[in-house]
This record gives sequence, C-alpha cells and structure tokens, in this order.
Amino acid sequence: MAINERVRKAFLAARACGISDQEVKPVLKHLLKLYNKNWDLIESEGYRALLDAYFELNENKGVGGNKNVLVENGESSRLSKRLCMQELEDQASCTVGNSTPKLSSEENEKPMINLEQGVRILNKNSSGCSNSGNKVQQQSVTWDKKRPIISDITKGTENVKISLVDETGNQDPPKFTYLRKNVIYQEAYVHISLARIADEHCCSSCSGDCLSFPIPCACAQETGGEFAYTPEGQLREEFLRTCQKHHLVHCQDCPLERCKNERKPEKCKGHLVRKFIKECWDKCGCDKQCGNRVVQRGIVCKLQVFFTGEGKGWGLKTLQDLPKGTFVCEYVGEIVTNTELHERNKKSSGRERHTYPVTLDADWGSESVLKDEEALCLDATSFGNVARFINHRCYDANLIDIPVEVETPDRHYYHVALFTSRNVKANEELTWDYGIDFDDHKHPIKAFHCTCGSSYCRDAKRKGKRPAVS
Ligand SMILES: C[S@@+](CC[C@H](N)C(=O)[O-])C[C@H]1O[C@@H](n2cnc3c(N)ncnc32)[C@H](O)[C@@H]1O
Repeated sequence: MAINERVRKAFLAARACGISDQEVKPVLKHLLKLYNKNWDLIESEGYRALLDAYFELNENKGVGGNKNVLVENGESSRLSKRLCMQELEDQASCTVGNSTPKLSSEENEKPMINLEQGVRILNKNSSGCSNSGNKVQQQSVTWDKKRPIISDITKGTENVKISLVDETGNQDPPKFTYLRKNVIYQEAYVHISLARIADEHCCSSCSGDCLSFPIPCACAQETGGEFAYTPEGQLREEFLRTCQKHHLVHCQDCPLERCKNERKPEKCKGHLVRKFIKECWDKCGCDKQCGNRVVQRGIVCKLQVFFTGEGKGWGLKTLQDLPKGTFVCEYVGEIVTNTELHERNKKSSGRERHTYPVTLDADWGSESVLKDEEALCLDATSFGNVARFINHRCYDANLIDIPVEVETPDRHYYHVALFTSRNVKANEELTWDYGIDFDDHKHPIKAFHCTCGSSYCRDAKRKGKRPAVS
C-alpha cells in the first residue's frame, strides 16, 4: 500500500473515534519514528497502537503533562511495553509450570471507545503484536498454589480486581483479551443515537435519583410501571419472579434455522420470551448515581476465576455472600452477526472453542423478518469479560440472565446482565443455564458434554437416560 494511502486510512480510523486529522498527525509521526516506519505495528488491531498513544497523550495532558510528553524516552518505552503486553501474555500462557512467568500487570488497558462514547470496530485482519525488537524482559518465578496466576484479569478496567487462581498448578492461563464493554466485530448493525430515543422513551425531566420519587419515571414503563431495582440496588422479588417464568415464542423466519439450512430452513424451535429492564441513560435528566442505573455502572462484587477440576475447565466464583437479585456482571464479548458466528464455528475445531456464545434473541419473536445484520450474538471467545468463565448448569443455576436496554430502544442489540437468582454463599461457583437443547444435534453451535452435576441435568446422553426436566 502506498504511504499516502496508509496515512489516509490511519486518519480515517482516528476520525471514526472523533479525533481530527490535525490531532492525530503528530502522534502518527511520532509512532512512525518510534517503530522505524513499521506500519504493520501501527495498523494492527484496528490502529490500536495509534489510538492508545493518542489517548495516553491526552491523559497525560489532563494530569499536567506537556505536549512534548511523547518524545520523552520514558513514554516511548511505555508505549512499546504496552504494545507487547499481548505477546507477553502469550508467552506466559505457554509456560505455566514450575517456572511460570506471573502476569501481574498493572497496565491500565481501558477500551478506548465503548458503546457509551461510540463504537470501535475490531479489524478483520487484526494480527496482534509482533514487535520483537521491543520485548519486555520475562521474569522467572516459583510456582505457589495460593498465589494467583493473574492478579487482575481485567487489567484495571473494572471497578474491582478479579484474580485467576489454579490450585492444580498445571493449567495454562486462558488466552483472551479483556473487554469491559461489548464491541462490534464487523457487520453487526448497532445504531446508537440520541435522536432514536423519543422523549417518552426516557426521563429527560427527572433529576437526582429516580428511585427516590413516589411516581416511577418513564424508563420504568418497560418494567410494568415499577422499577426493576430496590433502593439497595437488587432486583425486586416480584420482577425476578416474572423473569423466571419461561415460555417460548416462535419467529416466522428464524435466523438460526436460516444458518443451519439457508435454502430450506426448518420451522423456528422457539426463543424464550424475556422481560427487559430499561435503565436510565444519557438522555435522561437523572444523576449517574440514579438507582435505575445498575448494570451500566459495572461489576462491584468480589469475584475470582478458578480451575474447577470437574471437566468444565475454568469457572467463576464469588468471594463474598451475595443476596438474591444482586447484579454480578454483564456478559461482554464481540457483537457478531449470527452469520459471522456460524462462519467462525465452521472454521474452528471443537477444542478451540472455549466459550459458549450468547444469542441476542430476546425480541426475535416480535419481528416478522430479521435481516442478517440485525440477528446478533455475543462471542466472548477471543475478546470478552469475566462472564466468559461462567459455566453452565441445567435447571438449578444460581444466576439468571436478563436483557437490559441502555443506550438504544432497538432491541436487536441489548446488554445481557447476570443476577443472582437466590442467596449465594462466598466461595460458591457461579453458574447460569445457557439454555442449551442437548437434543438439537443440528444446532450450529455444538453442545458440550454437560458435567454440571445437577440432578436435573438435561444432557441425556451424558446421563444415559431421558432428562427429568426439559
Ligand atoms: C462460557 S465458557 C465457560 C468457561 C470455560 N469453562 C473455560 O474454561 O473457559 C463455556 C464452555 O465451558 C465448558 N462448560 C461450561 N459449562 C459446562 C458444563 N456444565 N459441563 C461441561 N463443560 C462445561 C464448555 O466447554 C463450554 O463451551
């Protein structure tokens, strides 16, 4: 590619994040010098290095730095170090054993653009870092069962640190990139604009905390004119009870069936009818601390990733008692179309797929025909948050997934929030029912052999008999 074309594309990537050509030009110039005109390093992962450098520069200005901060040696090495974090992680995950390089990075790798600010699109050809000239020195440390392999898998992006421990002492740390917010991979249609939120769809005349007023605000209309949350921030009993009632709705032209057989799709097998929570958002007049903004504030519970040793791989547990109805975390991943997901599945072998994608089908039943770019899923295999470690349990799981509308009334896209469905004790594994039909052998996502241990396990093949509950 000609240099001018590369510059133009870099400017385009920056503009997509609201950065002008003038602002990004000196940063680009600096990086080209720093990386010896190695454009691959600048272009990889959707111009991550360039955007990171730009935002770091701004952060530094914000704390009293000066415009020349980028040309100082310390800053240069910090950028190189940051670029190499993925590489370091890769090395770490290959060498767990008696001399494991511990990853206890305090790097603050905030996603640069999230759905609150706009959408960053992951580059289709993202190839990761290959800046071998700038490797960070690897440390050799002795294995200690009690010490976490990773002290904070979120790399400082969440409100709380989440460690990863392996008491068996022989597991490779999982390879993935932590995302705090969902990010579009490529084709998915997620249209977020203030104009799409009608006045009756938000509470622009509210102020302070909506929960403190005797009459529920416009946002509560979605939950039957009552807020979903108590003033303590938990789900109301009655609302939770409604969410636990399951019945199916069938769509006319099911995107899942289209994926299985495009020419002759079978009839829709049904999607669970879901109750939505609608949280107040940026167009509302209330405060950020309003009680009707729980999921968008992020994780506040003490959680830990651990190795289950029960044939399920890694799992997530709580380190504190959690009352019924507590928000634990959102399921975060790449927003992909159903078709993209199907393509990914065709390409990957069974062993490579560690996570189970979530289909955003809560509203499919109300649509006559869904376009491909509107039938969306969340794939947390390569990019995701802590929820990618939560294992499945048939029937009696302690978490429930609830669709949450935040920044768009368009229900092709929504947040998937996980709340406790009963009181959970500290150190209990957190599980949710993925809603797998273990008998649907044509499903594009191949089901695993379930070892959930529930006496109502639906994986009949595993148990060698018909399921007690379906
Ligand atoms: C969302 S991930 C959960 C984290 C996963 N255990 C790991 O090690 O990364 C889903 C994957 O975990 C495994 N898994 C989850 N629940 C399971 C269960 N009840 N029985 C067996 N494997 C399970 C399956 O391989 C599944 O595809």
